[in-house]
Amino acid sequence: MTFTTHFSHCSTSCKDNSKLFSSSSRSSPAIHHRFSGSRRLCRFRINSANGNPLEALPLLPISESAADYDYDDNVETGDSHSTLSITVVGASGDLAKKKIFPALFALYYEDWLPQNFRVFGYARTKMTDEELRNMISRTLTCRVDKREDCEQKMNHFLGRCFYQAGQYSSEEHFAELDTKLKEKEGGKSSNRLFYLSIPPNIFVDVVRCASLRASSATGWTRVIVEKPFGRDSESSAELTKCLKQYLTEEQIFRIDHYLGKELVENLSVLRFSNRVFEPLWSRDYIRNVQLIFSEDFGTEGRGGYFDNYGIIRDIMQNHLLQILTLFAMETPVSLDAEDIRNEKVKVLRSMKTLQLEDVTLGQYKGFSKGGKLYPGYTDDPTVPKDSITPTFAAAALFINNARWDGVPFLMKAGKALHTKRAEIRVQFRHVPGNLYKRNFGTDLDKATNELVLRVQPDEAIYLKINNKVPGLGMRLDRSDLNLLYKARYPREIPDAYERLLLDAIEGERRLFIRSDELDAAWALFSPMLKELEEKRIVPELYPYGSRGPVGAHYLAAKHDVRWGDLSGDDS
Ligand SMILES: NC(=O)C1=CN([C@@H]2O[C@H](COP(=O)(O)OP(=O)(O)OC[C@H]3O[C@@H](n4cnc5c(N)ncnc54)[C@H](OP(=O)(O)O)[C@@H]3O)[C@@H](O)[C@H]2O)C=CC1
Ligand SMILES: O=C1O[C@H](COP(=O)(O)O)[C@@H](O)[C@H](O)[C@H]1O
Repeated sequence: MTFTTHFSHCSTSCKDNSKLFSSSSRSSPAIHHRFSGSRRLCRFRINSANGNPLEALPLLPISESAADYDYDDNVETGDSHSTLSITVVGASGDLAKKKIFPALFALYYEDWLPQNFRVFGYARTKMTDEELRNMISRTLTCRVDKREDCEQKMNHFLGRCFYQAGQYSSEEHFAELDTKLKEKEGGKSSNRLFYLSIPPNIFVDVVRCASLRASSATGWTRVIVEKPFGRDSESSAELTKCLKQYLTEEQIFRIDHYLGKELVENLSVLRFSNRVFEPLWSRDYIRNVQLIFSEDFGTEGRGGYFDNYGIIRDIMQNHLLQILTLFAMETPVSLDAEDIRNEKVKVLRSMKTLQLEDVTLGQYKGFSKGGKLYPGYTDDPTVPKDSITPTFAAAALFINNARWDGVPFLMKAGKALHTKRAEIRVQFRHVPGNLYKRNFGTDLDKATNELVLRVQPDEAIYLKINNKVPGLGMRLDRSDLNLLYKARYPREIPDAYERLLLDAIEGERRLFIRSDELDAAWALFSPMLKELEEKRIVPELYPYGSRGPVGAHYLAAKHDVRWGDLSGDDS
């Protein structure tokens, strides 16, 4: 199997390192508008998402009405010292349309963006500002639980969107972008955020051109980098090295959008603000932890990217591993980004390098149901017919520290399965003794407590307990103590990209991946991935829409585990 080089080698592309992105002016305040009576005040909430204060700027009034803005591509009349320019590089792409522009609009809709913000699209596709607005407008939605001034707000937002076409490796074209940014920034001090929503092979080119030609001279410049961050330890280290020729670590925001999901954010709150859980959070009470991701669709359209990475790199090494570290880390010194990331790194460094015998692989094959044909992975025209890239994997990981010694952390991730779901399952040990053994029957596994954090869909936290069935006699059954978010919090939950974009704007790094964290994550997976590819391990085929290959059951059984999502008594 051959793999394409996935980013340009930096030693050839870093021609001028003298003019790095300006990082002198750090974080502007988190500007969270809130309204007080009829007077619209710009209240600078100087707290970041973790409740910690960020640097403050003076309180500024913002204009009384939205009509104060000139939405015909010009600078608004409201007074403010600084501007925020967000450039989405790769604006014509799938992620930009599907997630980034809608998230920016949602932030604007909820008044989380600063007063003087603008959004710029940059890509090779030729488009006018108006064409970009038309494209974006197709995917914008207002909060279903709010809907106030929806259309007006959409128009206002679209009026703040502009487009610049250009090549990704052309400094000249980035200079043109800079001219456009300056024109719209109207001479004010500017903060600039670049979102690299592009394939990884052009990350370094874009960072080079943007740094040399379009970084802010008067404020901060930050870059959000999308995964994949390399495909193994070496390529990841090389990417980091290249990026750091133009950016400081503080300017790089490596995004893992699972860290922006509500239930993942809640993990630390659940653990560290509830005395009831923390004492149970160890090998003394927990038998195993399961991290499960499944999608009920295949690679559809992304086969070209996916075939070079596979499910382990696409989901396990990042999304599931990030959840694992948050789940398993010790109490951080504080909620500051560095304190949390230090704890996460400690977990990663305490983990046993993944072994091939602790991994099982699958690939989906075509399946026909009810007269409909569901294509197999290799039926995707962008995938080689003889591809052995796994679309499913299960793995057993271990943390060799005092808290977790011997507890299997099982991961399972797959595409084209029977359901779309992401969850964390914590299976507790059996009750010692045999007081109710007769009522449980012989299968004690079925009677253990299980805490489930359902990340998506339908966010929920539920605890499976044994309970007496009401009535005479003594019959036990399994019931759930259930915190169903939509019942308890009847409001729309923000998309992960909203939270992460806001954090990047605020300079809050807690939910972004630090470079040493990335190195440690790759160190766990790289030797196994290398061996897998060298030995050309062939994945077990499973039908599209099924529950995945049986190999996953054998792997779990080897560690005395039963997958909780297949138990049949789920809520
Ligand atoms: N889509 C998703 O659901 C997710 C994507 N990601 C990551 O986000 C990034 C963007 O993803 P996505 O939007 O799907 O990517 P796309 O393939 O849609 O690419 C984005 C844009 O980049 C340009 N482009 C595409 N291929 C090339 C190429 N070979 N050389 C130069 N430019 C190219 C195109 O713009 P133009 O031709 O106009 O220049 C395209 O519109 C990737 O790093 C991806 O891994 C991460 C999580 C989920
Ligand atoms: O990063 C990725 O995530 C998506 C799944 O994200 P979700 O928020 O919809 O659960 C996955 O489809 C994609 O393959 C992967 O690159």
